[in-house]
Amino acid sequence: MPLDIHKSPNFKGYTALLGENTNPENRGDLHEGFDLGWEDIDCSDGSSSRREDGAMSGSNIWPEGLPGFRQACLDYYHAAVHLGKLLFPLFALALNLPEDFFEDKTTKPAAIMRLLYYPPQIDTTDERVEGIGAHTDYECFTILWQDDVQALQVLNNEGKWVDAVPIPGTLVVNLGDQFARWTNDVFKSTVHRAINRSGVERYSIPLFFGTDYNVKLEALPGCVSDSNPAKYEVVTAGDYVKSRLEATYNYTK
Ligand SMILES: O=C(O)CCC(=O)C(=O)O
Ligand SMILES: [Fe+2]
Repeated sequence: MPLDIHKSPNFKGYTALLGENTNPENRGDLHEGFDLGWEDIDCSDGSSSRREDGAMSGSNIWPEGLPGFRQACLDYYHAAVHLGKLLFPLFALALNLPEDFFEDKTTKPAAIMRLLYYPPQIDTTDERVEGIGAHTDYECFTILWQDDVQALQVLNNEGKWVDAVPIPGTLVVNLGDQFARWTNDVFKSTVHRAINRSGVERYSIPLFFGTDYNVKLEALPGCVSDSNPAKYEVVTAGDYVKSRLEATYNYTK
């Protein structure tokens, strides 16, 4: 299939059932997905969507014969990116940094959005097949819209899975690995998974909001000390996201 995400150099397009494996201990994720990244709304041929993003350069790919699909996706994408930009100053203040600290590091939002479909998973015999296996997200934070079907769970500090119950009119925000690396784990990534045992189909739309891909994820000054030295090797945001995506999709190639 031409839209197959495995054929895309920058991980855009369609993922079939079991076409990705988020938790290496599992056997593939029981969801279908469609991934897209930044694209100006008013460029119908996709030409201005091409951005020089180093490791993740490249444009979106769109299915033919679905009028209104691209517009609807990009309308939501840009609204969610707008919300994400409003959240960065709050994270900066929480880290005792100037409110605009992240502004020059998020000039071309490196946000990936996914449209996800989870079929009902009732009588599964293999416990290593889940809607999406336990994982942390790769970017700074994730803004997740979910429909009213319960499936998402987060791992709490005691190691227990807790339902992230859908609340109408709300979004879930999870912290991801770019922030964990940048803050030397002062902000911890949320471990989560989704298993749809509801008996009906479930849809969700995460938007993973990362920094510009050329930004170096280097422990912030206030987050390292003699007793808490830097834990992570310095890497650019783009290289980091790409390496995680490669691991996820190579498994199912
Ligand atoms: O569908 C969900 O609720 C979670 C999706 C997710 O964790 C992901 O795509 O990284
Ligand atoms: Fe996730």
